[in-house]
Amino acid sequence: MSLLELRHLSKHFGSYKALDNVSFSVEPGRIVGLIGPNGAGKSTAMRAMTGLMRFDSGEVTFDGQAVKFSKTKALAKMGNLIEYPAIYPNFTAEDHMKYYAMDSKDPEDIHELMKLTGIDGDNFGKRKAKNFSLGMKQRLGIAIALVRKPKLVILDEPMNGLDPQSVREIRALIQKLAGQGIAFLISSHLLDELQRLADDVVIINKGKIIRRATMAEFLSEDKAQIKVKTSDNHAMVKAAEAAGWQVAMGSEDDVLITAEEGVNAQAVLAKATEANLEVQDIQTATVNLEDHLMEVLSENSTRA
Ligand SMILES: Nc1ncnc2c1ncn2[C@@H]1O[C@H](COP(=O)(O)OP(=O)(O)OP(=O)(O)O)[C@@H](O)[C@H]1O
Repeated sequence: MSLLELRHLSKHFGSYKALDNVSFSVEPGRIVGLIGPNGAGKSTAMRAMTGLMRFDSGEVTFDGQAVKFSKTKALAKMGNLIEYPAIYPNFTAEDHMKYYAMDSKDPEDIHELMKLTGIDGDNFGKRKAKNFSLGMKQRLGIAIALVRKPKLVILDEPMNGLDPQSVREIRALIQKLAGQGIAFLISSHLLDELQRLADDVVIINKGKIIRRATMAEFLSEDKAQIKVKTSDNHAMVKAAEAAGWQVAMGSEDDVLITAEEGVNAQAVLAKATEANLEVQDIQTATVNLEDHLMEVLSENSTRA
């Protein structure tokens, strides 16, 4: 049984269908990226699945139990940073942890959790939250989300506004916790970051789920490209076409050849030599989540 399961969830705002028959699941210990363009329905789905918002039809189960609309009960077993926990300017990190642990029946050991989330260091110490940087607040928010020993943590844009060092630290923290069996559902527009972090992807567009896959499966749908610059790019295109390869003129004074079986950088070099062309530069471009997402979204809107 999945830890979190959404089945045929629909939600209207007036006549606007913000969620249209949305189904997907999250398994224990998996980091799932919920991705889609602005207004696709990510926050609506997150709010509905945590019981923060009523939905019109469908069902959500979490840890074997139906999730119902209820502001108070919603957060009991899911740690969530959709609606940020209140951070009090005059509280230290430890004050926050004690405060939030108190309204939990079975709190995690506070000091261990502070150590795990890195909010126990000199940087935090006796400092009050009004003096915390954004990264420190984000980290504190994650620690608060964990104080109830959740099996699933839902994070809406957890990396927003963080510097690269903090992004790296939060990523390592999430990976460490996932390694301990905690599942994460993360919505983010920082796709490079999600590509590094997520095990699975769920893609939503205009309220509909258009793809569910592991990150590796999703990326493997996209073929790598070989980018080559030669002494005569037009002649290179002709030679590649003659070989039956998929080829196009690139935007950077280069030629783009789709990699497939038998078509790799070495084969392209050999082909250029055969055509008496001088190769000035050759690179194999790695597959990237953002590019592939764009392709999938554009296919989806052509079909729709
Ligand atoms: N309370 C509301 N009342 C009316 N319309 C709403 C409400 N909340 C969301 N919407 C609409 O529902 C759609 C989905 O919004 P949602 O915030 O879920 O998108 P999102 O994928 O989270 O977008 P973003 O990436 O911009 O955060 C949008 O068109 C939005 O305007």
